Amino acid sequence: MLHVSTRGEAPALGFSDALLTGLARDGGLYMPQAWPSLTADTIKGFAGTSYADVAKAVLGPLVDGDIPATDLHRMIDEAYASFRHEAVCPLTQLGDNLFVLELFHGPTLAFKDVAMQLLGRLMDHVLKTRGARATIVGATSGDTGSAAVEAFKGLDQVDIFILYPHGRVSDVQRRQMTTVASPNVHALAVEGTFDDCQNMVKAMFNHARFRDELQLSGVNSINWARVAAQAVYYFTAAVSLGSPYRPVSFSVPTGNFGDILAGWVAKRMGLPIDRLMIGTNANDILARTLHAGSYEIRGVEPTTSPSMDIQISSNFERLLFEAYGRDGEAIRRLMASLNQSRSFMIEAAPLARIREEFSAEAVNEANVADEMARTYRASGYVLDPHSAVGTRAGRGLLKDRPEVPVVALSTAHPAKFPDAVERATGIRPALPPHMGDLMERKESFTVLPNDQASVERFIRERARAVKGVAA
Ligand SMILES: Cc1ncc(COP(=O)(O)O)c(C=O)c1O
Ligand SMILES: N[C@@H](CCOP(=O)(O)O)C(=O)O
Repeated sequence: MLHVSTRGEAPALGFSDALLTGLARDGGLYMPQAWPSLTADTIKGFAGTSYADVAKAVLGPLVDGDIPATDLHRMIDEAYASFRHEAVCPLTQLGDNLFVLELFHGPTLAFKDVAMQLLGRLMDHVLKTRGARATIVGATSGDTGSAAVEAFKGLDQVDIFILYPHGRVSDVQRRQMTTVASPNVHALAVEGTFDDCQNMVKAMFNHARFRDELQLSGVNSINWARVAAQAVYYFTAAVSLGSPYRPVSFSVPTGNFGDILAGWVAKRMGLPIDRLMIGTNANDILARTLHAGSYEIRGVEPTTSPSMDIQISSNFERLLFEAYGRDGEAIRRLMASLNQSRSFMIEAAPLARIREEFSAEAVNEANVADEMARTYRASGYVLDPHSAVGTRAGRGLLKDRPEVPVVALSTAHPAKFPDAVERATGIRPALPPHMGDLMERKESFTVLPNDQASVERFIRERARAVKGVAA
């Protein structure tokens, strides 16, 4: 299976090459050339099967033999053995037809672990097989960075540089990135927003000389393998609720659009999903876009769900590519308009296609707090603020179609955001025992200005992949 770029001008690549490449050379994002389809019988057979076995069945046709099945299966088994819950991503009922899919039982307590635990193993495997090295650069609003540091720490083939917005992530998130004493891990606190960090990472990929010198690779959801691995839990959740014979909707707290896109991929592969609800916090660019058809960047507002404080929602480009009938030239036009005027208009036909499958709702800060408080009062269940965006938006879906079960994705453990949770519920959630001493561990990070050249200079000086290459 080849993978094509959303901007239509980069070479098509197999799975392993797309995995190492990250951002396509034309600035676009890789997608499989065609969607493999799982039959209703295959999906039905997932009932009662382990998470790892469902992952093998879903990812097998996407990897399509590019990594030998025995290696892929071993890595999947190892990745999901690192989770603290036997079901890996368990489902809990919160109310009539409202369910919570807990995605935070991995090592860093956020949904990013589900893909990252596998991605780390896949990249290490492909690099070792090729005798190659990589310099990973990533942007984070808190969770991708922690999960990536955990998955890549100590690997010989890789140096990892994580850019996060200085002062805009929670203490737990920051400490998960800054207290890992491993020589290949570098936490960079950039004086800017998450969008600045993400723009810088993309600019590094678009800087051909830097990219080639350092053998850059990416672990953000620009990396197709991240999205592919996240599609698996849509299958496990829907099957527990009666799929493929019963449609299920999903409500997803959304920022960079990777997680909800994974649901859309599951649907393309044959899972009968009814609606996909985009839940945003007060940074509501996607909700505005779905309602008005115009994608307009405004300033980022800090909220209690900082991991979703995003305006430039990277993976939306993948959905636009499909909605525009895989027309790379149309996507280049939209992205050029975004660069020039910080906005673009979606034409009527592609917008209608998007609205056929997606709904969107913005949840303001008062309602996030109310959702955490009301859920705790009604059921004793403690949500983190990101997950509260998901359940609140999910309740909106149920009002329209109460007969269709709604699964709200719970993307982080409440202990990652203890202050907001305590303010809303009076409960201060404790970190699990393996992280009990996190607040006492010694931190190490570098503060850098919001400036491309300074960040590139820092990375070039520290990366081992560049050693021996003429500057
Ligand atoms: C806890 C949490 N919830 C939700 C999101 C939003 O997910 P996505 O960026 O895939 O839309 C993020 C960040 O990615 C996150 O860290
Ligand atoms: N919320 C994310 C932002 C980056 O998203 P990604 O899925 O593209 O890696 C984070 O926690 O860093």
